Amino acid sequence: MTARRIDGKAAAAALRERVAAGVAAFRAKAGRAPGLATVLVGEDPASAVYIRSKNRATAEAGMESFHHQLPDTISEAELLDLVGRLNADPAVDGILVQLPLPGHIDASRVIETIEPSKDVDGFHAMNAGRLATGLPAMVPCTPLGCLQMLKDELGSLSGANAVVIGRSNIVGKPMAQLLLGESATVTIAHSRTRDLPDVVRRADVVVAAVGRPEMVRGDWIKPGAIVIDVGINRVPTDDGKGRLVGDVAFDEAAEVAAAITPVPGGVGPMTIAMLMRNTLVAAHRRAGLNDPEGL
Ligand SMILES: NC(=O)C1=CN([C@@H]2O[C@H](COP(=O)(O)OP(=O)(O)OC[C@H]3O[C@@H](n4cnc5c(N)ncnc54)[C@H](OP(=O)(O)O)[C@@H]3O)[C@@H](O)[C@H]2O)C=CC1
Ligand SMILES: Nc1nc(=O)c2c([nH]1)NC[C@@H]1CN(c3ccc(C(=O)N[C@@H](CCC(=O)O)C(=O)O)cc3)C=[N+]21
Repeated sequence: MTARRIDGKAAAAALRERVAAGVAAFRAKAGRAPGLATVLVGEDPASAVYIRSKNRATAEAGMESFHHQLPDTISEAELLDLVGRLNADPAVDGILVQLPLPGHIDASRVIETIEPSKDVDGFHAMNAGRLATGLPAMVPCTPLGCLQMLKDELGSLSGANAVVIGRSNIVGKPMAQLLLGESATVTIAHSRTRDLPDVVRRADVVVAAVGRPEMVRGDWIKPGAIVIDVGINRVPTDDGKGRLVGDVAFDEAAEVAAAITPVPGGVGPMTIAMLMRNTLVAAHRRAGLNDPEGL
């Protein structure tokens, strides 16, 4: 391996410390703690793990967490009603409804019901539009974490050729917007892209957000590129426990790239740290305070 291994866990721990300091300052000014409400519908074990680590991180940062666990038989109307109550609750600065939702619930209706100022996931159309037009927005946590790691590696992204693989509303599209905002030359690839390996070979920066285990091979990577692997894929192992792999064949890519994020220990921990950051930012904006600095 010649590439630097980008330590997402360490970057996340450092960010969470800065957030905790910001929380202490907010409490002194506002006389209350920032609050994050999480909503989990059903009992998907992977979702339950993420929600638990989010709630642990919230407490460690000195924020309040309010968790709502709902059965997967809940109706859409009941879920919308809960979101409405969280919107109205002054102790709640951030609302996160864990995705995916069961098939009988229209996720986009739920997302559009969240008060945009409390939308710490940055999924509401108001926030997506504000990001796209360069207005202050709540920005999705995963792309924000990826951007932070890229800036830590490269300093400036101006003029860099960036290829984002994946065009979802929660990762690919906002990632592309953030890169464009940093003046990168951005290509968004997806399942209909022709000659994907060739497209990726031109990239100084690759962000893979596909959901296909180890799809991106080492010989797709331009020597010296920076590779950010968003994919979280559980693959079977002989002992039956399974293991997590990304969307990039790590060992191959690490022979060619200048730097690469591992899975686990890369983008995932940064996503959670950025959720803490977004909750603190939402609390400031809702309290009429200037955004916290140095985050
Ligand atoms: N680390 C973290 O914090 C997070 C990790 N993830 C992980 O990131 C990955 C992507 O998540 P998400 O964006 O929600 O996934 P989606 O399934 O919503 O989107 C996947 C995207 O990949 C594209 N795609 C699928 N197959 C191919 C292919 N063969 N070649 C090129 N593009 C392809 C799809 O194209 P098309 O639009 O044409 O169908 C789509 O745009 C998943 O592994 C997920 O688990 C997600 C969120 C947070
Ligand atoms: N409303 C909503 N917002 C989200 O941000 C959201 C969501 N729904 N649904 C699911 C995806 C996925 N996601 C992850 C967060 C952390 C890790 C993470 O910390 N992963 C660890 C490993 C964890 C493990 O071992 O399973 C790591 O990569 O090191 C992974 C994935 C947030 N998501």
